[in-house]
Amino acid sequence: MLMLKNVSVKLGMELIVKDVSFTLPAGNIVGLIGHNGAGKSTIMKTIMGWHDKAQGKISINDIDQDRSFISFKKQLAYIPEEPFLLPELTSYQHFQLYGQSYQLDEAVFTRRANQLAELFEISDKLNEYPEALSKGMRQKVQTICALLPDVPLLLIDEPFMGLDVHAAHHLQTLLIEKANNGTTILLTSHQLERMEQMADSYIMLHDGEIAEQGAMGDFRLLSRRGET
Ligand SMILES: Nc1ncnc2c1ncn2[C@@H]1O[C@H](COP(=O)(O)OP(=O)(O)OP(=O)(O)O)[C@@H](O)[C@H]1O
Repeated sequence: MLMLKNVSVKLGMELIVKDVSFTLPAGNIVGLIGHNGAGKSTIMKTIMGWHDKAQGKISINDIDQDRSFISFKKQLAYIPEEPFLLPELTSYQHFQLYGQSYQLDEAVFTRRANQLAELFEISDKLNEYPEALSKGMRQKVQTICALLPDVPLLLIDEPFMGLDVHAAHHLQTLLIEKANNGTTILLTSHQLERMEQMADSYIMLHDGEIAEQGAMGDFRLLSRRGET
């Protein structure tokens, strides 16, 4: 469903992502693993179209990123590592913006927005602007935005960082539920234990190249033997 073919990305003068190819099947949770600076966020931002590709192809359900960018973008939602909110919109207005851009039915939108706000304990912050929210609260707003639509692909960069234990637990449960309903999830996390609990498979990056990939069960065996 998500396909990257020979993707390379240059930032400044440097080649950051080097000839990366992988395919993610529908309904799978895939962990993008690697040390700081390995290129995980760069790959996510390139799928989002925030960085240009130097070469290669990216498609979701056969919709090519270069050929029909708007249809391509409707196939995915992204939770970036750093919350990226608009200072002039309240929490609820952010939800509305997402609801509208993914053409969510009004009644479905209202029900989901309120349920998620309650679950993540920010119901009392719906009319606040980002500057009045803590970093964790801003992250919750961003997370809810991405969870609102039913998209085939979710890209999530360090989803648990900055979330309290309850929120992290709820998010993990929600993501597993989404995957069971057919959403493909590509996530990065340095919390390998959580990754091991959630992911079906992993892709390990090293200096912008795929060093290794396989089933999460194999990764567990390798890490127990101290080989990674
Ligand atoms: N806008 C940019 N311009 C130039 N270089 C960049 C830019 N963004 C990232 N880089 C470089 O690209 C490399 C990969 O960064 P990236 O953020 O993709 O790593 P990461 O695997 O997500 O790391 P982390 O685990 O620390 O989040 C790093 O060497 C970084 O310095």
